[in-house]
Amino acid sequence: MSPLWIGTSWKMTKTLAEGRAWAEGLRDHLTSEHGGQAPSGVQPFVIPSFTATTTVRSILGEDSPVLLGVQNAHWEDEGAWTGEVSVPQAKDAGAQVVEIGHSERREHFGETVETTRLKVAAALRHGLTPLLCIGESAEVKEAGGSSAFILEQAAGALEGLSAEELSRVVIAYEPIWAIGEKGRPATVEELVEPFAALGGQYSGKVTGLLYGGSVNLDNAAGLLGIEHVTGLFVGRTAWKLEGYLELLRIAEAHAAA
Ligand SMILES: O=C[C@H](O)COP(=O)(O)O
Repeated sequence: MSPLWIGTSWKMTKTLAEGRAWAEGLRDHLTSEHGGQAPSGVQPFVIPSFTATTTVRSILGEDSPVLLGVQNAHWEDEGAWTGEVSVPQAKDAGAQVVEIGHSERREHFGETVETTRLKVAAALRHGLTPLLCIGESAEVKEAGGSSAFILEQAAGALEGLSAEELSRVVIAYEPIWAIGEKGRPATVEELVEPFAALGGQYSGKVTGLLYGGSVNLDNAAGLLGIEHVTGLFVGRTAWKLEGYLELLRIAEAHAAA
């Protein structure tokens, strides 16, 4: 069985000192509890803000079992794109994963299906794992269109990929209504149908199908039990290291069951 991907984006949080403490704590935990390896059956990943990328890489070390990501990257390799960071630059800073299309970027920064497609292609071109985020609004959900909406978002971003390229993609389904302080945790029942739709299309063809949105220590095990879910993408609960370590324990237990 493929490992369960358990990771966090720090979004726009943490000073360097706070990020350093989190990363050192994770490194030390893996060293003392797992001999420097990942917990059995688990693929940990962390996506700090850009400013902390090289710091986290240097704390974790080059051979860390924890994958390191960035929260966005431009589709061009270089050029006059003030304020942007390219995939080669992210790679140079030690990143292995590029988060693409988070709903916060779609809502506030003009991310579109077209830009997600370009960014997925750029990540793949440079050997990084695209972590494609998709998810519908409360309005779309209330109208009964969740599955069709997320399949369309995914298809648009993944259009034209070969089977080999698709196999290097991770998809995170994050319904907008479940994300962040204003979100409410999704129930397992609400997620069965969207994951059946995603699984029907992508199960076995991509590296992983993750769930994200108000994941906490009480609902994580149940979410991992949903058919086709192969990991969790977590915000607030994992920003405190103890929360993240507990999620790793929950995933390890789930993988062993
Ligand atoms: O990137 C993570 C997701 O947006 C989920 O955030 P959250 O766990 O704080 O709801």
